[in-house]
Amino acid sequence: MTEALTIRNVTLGEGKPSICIPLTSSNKAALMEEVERYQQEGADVVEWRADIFEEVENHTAVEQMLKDLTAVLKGIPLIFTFRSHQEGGEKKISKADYIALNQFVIQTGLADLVDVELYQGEDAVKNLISAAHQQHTYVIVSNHDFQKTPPKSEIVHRLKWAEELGGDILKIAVMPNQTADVLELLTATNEMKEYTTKPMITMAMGPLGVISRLSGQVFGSVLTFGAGERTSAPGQVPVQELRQVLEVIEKSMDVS
Ligand SMILES: O=C1C[C@@](O)(C(=O)O)C[C@@H](O)[C@@H]1O
Repeated sequence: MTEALTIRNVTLGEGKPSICIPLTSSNKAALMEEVERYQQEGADVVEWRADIFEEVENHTAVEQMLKDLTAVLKGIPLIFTFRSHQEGGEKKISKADYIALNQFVIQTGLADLVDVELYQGEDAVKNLISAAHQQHTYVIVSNHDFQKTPPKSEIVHRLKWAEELGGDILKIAVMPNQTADVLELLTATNEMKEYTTKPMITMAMGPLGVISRLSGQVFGSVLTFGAGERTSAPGQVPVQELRQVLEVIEKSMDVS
């Protein structure tokens, strides 16, 4: 059974999934316009996809951007994500630079959550988690497969591994090539609820996977990414429509 996790004014794992809107602009002016809009639209959580930011290699620019974003967000939790190129991100950086960037962001204390990729290696993940916890920052330990859907046992294995390393939230995104792959992801999520109390975020991407972005309340995914100005991964549903569907499901589940 998932234990609910409260971060600022948002509780993950209670009722319908929370909606996270990704910031996908590459420069400061466009990012500021985006964040204003998502704050007004009532995003539950906002993710900054910093791998898309043109100045991401300049730590001072990253810190200033974090300050500017959090000032507008007024308490909406912010996830800092540098998605590596091998897991679907925009920019190639070395593992050392990935670690240094995340360490730097954690030290600023400006992000409520950081996304750390499971496959950066056990030492990197553990060290980043320990630094984050000293700053009271939560860590999403994540994995993405943009080509295929691993078997259910492998999905469960990766989620359990993310928990063993100390992740506060366990996340996996897979690419389905047939409808059975979506069922594989949903079954893995459903089964994991028996093993872990940690909140999970799981999704099948692309058109086939859309249902998995809507059905978190049924199977156990606590947060879903909705498209703002652009999608940050295939299959994301525009936020207004996403919200309506989640509300319909929540209401129907309450009645029964
Ligand atoms: O990990 C994820 C999930 C995601 O890939 C999705 O499929 O919605 C979108 C990314 O921005 C985010 O970092």
